[in-house]
Amino acid sequence: MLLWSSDLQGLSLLCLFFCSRMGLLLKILVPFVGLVLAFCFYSKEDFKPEMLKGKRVIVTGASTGIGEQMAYHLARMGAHVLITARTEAKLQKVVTRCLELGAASAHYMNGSMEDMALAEDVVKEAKQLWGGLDMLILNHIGYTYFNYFDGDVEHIRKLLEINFLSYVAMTVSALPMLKESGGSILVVSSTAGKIGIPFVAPYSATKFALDGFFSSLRQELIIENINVSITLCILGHIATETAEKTVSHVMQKPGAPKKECALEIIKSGALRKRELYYPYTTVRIPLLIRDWTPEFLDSLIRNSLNVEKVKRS
Ligand SMILES: NC(=O)C1=CN([C@@H]2O[C@H](COP(=O)(O)OP(=O)(O)OC[C@H]3O[C@@H](n4cnc5c(N)ncnc54)[C@H](OP(=O)(O)O)[C@@H]3O)[C@@H](O)[C@H]2O)C=CC1
Ligand SMILES: CC(C)CCC[C@@H](C)[C@H]1CC[C@H]2[C@@H]3C(=O)C=C4C[C@@H](O)CC[C@]4(C)[C@H]3CC[C@]12C
Repeated sequence: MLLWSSDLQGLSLLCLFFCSRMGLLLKILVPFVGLVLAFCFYSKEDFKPEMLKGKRVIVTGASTGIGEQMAYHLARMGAHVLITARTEAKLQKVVTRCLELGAASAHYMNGSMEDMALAEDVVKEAKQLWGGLDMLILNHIGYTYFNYFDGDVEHIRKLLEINFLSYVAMTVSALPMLKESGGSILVVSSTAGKIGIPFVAPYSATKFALDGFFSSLRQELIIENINVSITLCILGHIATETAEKTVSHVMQKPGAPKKECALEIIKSGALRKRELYYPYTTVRIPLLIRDWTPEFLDSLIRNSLNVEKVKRS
């Protein structure tokens, strides 16, 4: 509450200051805003599906959900795809469909991302298949419950390995090829990787870790003039099979479509954006509120979930 009132005080002082200088404000700010808007409008590069034609792309966690949809979009755009997950039968089906949809080539590698050797082997396979790599899409996650934290530290360790360490291991192995091609890394994260959401403490920890690591690495790549982009994708609730099974009973609205979500992720990577927010308003607005009045956002989130439907163990 204290923080909240000091934020409001600051905001009112700022308003008073600007009002007292309204004349000056109109003369300077209006042309400035005009210039910024014109710059944003004209400098915005449009996405074209041809951007992905012939590109060599790894998609992890692509046997189902958003990853599977990304593989299909890439296939339609004529990319080479190498997909991963644990379930071989599902991967085989996705590869067959990718070839039908027009992929330049489609391959899979199955195994669990608990094993860092697999993470590295997937990248080696791309080198062997294509001699290089243009895009690395890090999307897989291990099993996530939606409930009060049960005190299981081992679960957090395992989830950190799957959701975080394997992402780092793949990035380390892929960087030499990505530097050569001027490629991109796409990291799929979540609102729960930016804001404290109840009932997903272990998962949330792994997604916050991704933000810390990849936002720091992005800065280093820019300082060193290395032409590899990193896009952090902040997603809200998406209607995948797993998400519907896990949270449909506590959510007041249905999730956003996975096919559209998958396309937005690919576009943001191709356009080398810093971050993607999807669906835009349901993710971006809470992030803006978080920075001004975090307590208010916390209470909004608690009220937006049917918490009485979450069973205490
Ligand atoms: N759905 C949602 O509401 C939201 C999702 N996201 C993010 O989007 C991404 C995709 O989510 P979504 O499509 O819902 O996930 P799904 O549960 O549909 O898919 C997860 C994928 O990861 C694979 N996987 C699971 N465990 C492992 C493992 N140990 N090693 C390797 N692969 C594994 C699964 O295949 P298999 O079981 O065969 O291994 C599957 O292909 C995730 O990063 C998630 O955090 C973010 C916000 C919201
Ligand atoms: C401003 C607020 C109203 C926003 C609240 C949105 C919350 C409830 C949304 C935002 C991100 C969502 C989770 C997510 O990222 C990924 C998964 C993995 C999946 O396997 C099971 C579902 C789960 C846990 C989602 C559950 C619902 C979450 C917490």
